[in-house]
Amino acid sequence: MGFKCGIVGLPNVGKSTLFNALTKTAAAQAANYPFCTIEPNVGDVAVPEPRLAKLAEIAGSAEVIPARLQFVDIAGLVKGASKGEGLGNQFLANIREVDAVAYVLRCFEDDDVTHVEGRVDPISDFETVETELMLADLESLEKRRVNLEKKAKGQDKEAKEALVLVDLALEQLREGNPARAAEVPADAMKAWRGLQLLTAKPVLFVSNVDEGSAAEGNAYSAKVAERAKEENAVAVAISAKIESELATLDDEEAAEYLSELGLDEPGLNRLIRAGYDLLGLQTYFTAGPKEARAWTVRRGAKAPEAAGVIHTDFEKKFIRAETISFDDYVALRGEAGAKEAGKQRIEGKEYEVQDGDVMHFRTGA
Ligand SMILES: Nc1ncnc2c1ncn2[C@@H]1O[C@H](COP(=O)(O)OP(=O)(O)OP(=O)(O)O)[C@@H](O)[C@H]1O
Ligand SMILES: [Mg+2]
Repeated sequence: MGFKCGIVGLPNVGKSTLFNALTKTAAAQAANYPFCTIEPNVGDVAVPEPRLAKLAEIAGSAEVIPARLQFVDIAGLVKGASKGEGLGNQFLANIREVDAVAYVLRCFEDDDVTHVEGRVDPISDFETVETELMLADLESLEKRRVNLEKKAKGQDKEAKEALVLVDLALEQLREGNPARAAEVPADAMKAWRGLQLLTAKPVLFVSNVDEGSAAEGNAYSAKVAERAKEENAVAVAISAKIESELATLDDEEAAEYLSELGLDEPGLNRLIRAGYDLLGLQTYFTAGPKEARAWTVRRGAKAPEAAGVIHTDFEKKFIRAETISFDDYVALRGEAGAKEAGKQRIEGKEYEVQDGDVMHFRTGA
């Protein structure tokens, strides 16, 4: 299952630096000039999950396997991108393929690092980037609308339904709002996602602050947080520069550096968790002597769908799930204790998986 979070922003704001820190590699070239990145970099990131170590300790697991999330480092875009400026439309296609967007906003001052607009203003940067995405959505919808309208005049029911959604999006875009501002009926969500609009994707704000502001943020990141709040989005303040240094240290050195900085954990952990939430994901566990493992499933998924994450066959062959909540598992020191206390539940096909469930699936032939 590939859940992808795209890293989007103006050129030279620290996207690749952040990506390298996230993936603990130097896979993406990060350098002090605009349009350093052209081809997107895709990287796999372990989702930090403190509960997993606890489970492994109780189950005596030989191996610990975290859930994973993909981040995509995308080329920077500038004003006019929707009309082909900079790298233009090429990168828009890269954004179309991700499930959620993390806007990286420059919140650090440094005369040595070029800003394409020659000043530091994260809110204006955000608006520049989002405006380009809105223009691209507008253009693609207006083109599609002509076709749909013709089809909808006949008896094409699907075209009629699509037209309603297209108009819903156009109404927002023409008012200068992103498509995600539209109120879409729950039963139309699938078709809505099918429109693949750039500004309909859930967003997250990443304030890239100077090294001295890694713990508390700064005046710029405070403005970003305010803006994020206006749209019920999450903002994470992080110093990509520090995170990239942390990523090269071993655990002990990193812990020391973190305490010097006044941080409890790398900022990346907050970012990864925010991305995970943004994508509407939750975690369930399997735990045994061989391994303790975190699995990712959509919030609201039923037990057979969760089983299908382990093995596609399991979804069809699902019989039942034996489930212990994480808290019970820990309090009763594992499966045997939970069973004895009557805390292991037998759940059927309609069971909605809860975050932190420790599960066994029984499947048929
Ligand atoms: N928090 C920070 N403080 C100071 N300098 C930073 C910070 N984050 C990134 N930089 C510097 O900014 C420059 C640009 O970084 P990077 O290459 O990651 O940008 P980018 O957004 O990927 O650019 P492009 O769109 O051109 O690919 C690098 O020199 C990097 O070291
Ligand atoms: Mg880059």
